Amino acid sequence: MQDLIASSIKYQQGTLTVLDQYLLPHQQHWHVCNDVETMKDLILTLKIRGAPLIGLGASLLVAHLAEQGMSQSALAVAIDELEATRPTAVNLMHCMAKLRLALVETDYVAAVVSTAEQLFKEDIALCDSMAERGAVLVDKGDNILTHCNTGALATAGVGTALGVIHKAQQRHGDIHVWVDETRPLLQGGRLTAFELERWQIPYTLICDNMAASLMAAGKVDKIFVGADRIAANGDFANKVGTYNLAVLAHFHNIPFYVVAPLTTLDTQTACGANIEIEQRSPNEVRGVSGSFGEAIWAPTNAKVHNPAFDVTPASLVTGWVLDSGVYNQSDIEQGILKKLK
Ligand SMILES: CSC[C@@H](O)[C@@H](O)C(=O)COP(=O)(O)O
Repeated sequence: MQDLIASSIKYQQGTLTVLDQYLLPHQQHWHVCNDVETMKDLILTLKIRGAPLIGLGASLLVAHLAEQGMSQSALAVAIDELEATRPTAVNLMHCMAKLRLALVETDYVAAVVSTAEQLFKEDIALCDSMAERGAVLVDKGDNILTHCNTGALATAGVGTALGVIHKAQQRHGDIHVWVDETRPLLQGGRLTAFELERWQIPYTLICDNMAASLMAAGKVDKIFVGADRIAANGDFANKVGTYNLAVLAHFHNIPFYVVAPLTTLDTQTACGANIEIEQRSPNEVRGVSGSFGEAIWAPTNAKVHNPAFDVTPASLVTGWVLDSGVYNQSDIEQGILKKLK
């Protein structure tokens, strides 16, 4: 396989390495990943994360294993196991479905390798298209609120919602970003803050429960978020807390945009209620952990509800920024998403 390099994943001279997003921003540690168990663990512990990147990481590993001589039947098992690691983000399923098709080719090694390479390069191009289309919606001087991490760390390219912000800053300058810290796993506080700092885009970090009063004070002009799965009717799943923002944006009359590539569309799923939501460990809510160690502040056995994602209904979305265009409520009602995939 050819060398493929992104912010948080690299395939170089036959070695796959993954930047540990759990340890960022204070430690930059790259894991070598040569086997399915390691990749499963990296995905389950969110060391590799973000809807597009999970699919690409799993694909590069499968291609690497094919090149190393793994049999077709063992590769099929690997694909199934990797696909089962995170149930909400559909990009992983999209990538694994493409690899399954490649696996039945006579020269399956070449087919699997070229599929993984194409998926990686396609993601870079999709990010560029979303950034171009979304940046048009941003005005000079805008205060933009975002949730979770949707930047270069989460994709092979510049990102989805954060890619739009990056492009808008390059184009107009004078953008300021309100960064939701994104409890429980702090992807905003740890990763989005890190990326905005690296890109020298002015930002202010807030706790998730501070967004409402900022909106009421007129300090949020637009909201851009990513998605892990968009259903046929435009409902979408994204990091838990996104739905709160959509309701608040609706109340305060603030434009609310979701940014995602074609690979995030799931037109087989009719509506958001049918999207499986991943439930995660109670300790993520009982306390916090990271490069700084682990602290549990709740009673050790406190009962916990910890869905990793929530579903935002289409009725609360101002625009769907996809790589192919920006779509509004009327486009969605006319079934545009089904025509795109
Ligand atoms: C390009 S990223 C889109 C989504 O994957 C992102 O918003 C998100 O919710 C990530 O969740 P995570 O659990 O950190 O993988």
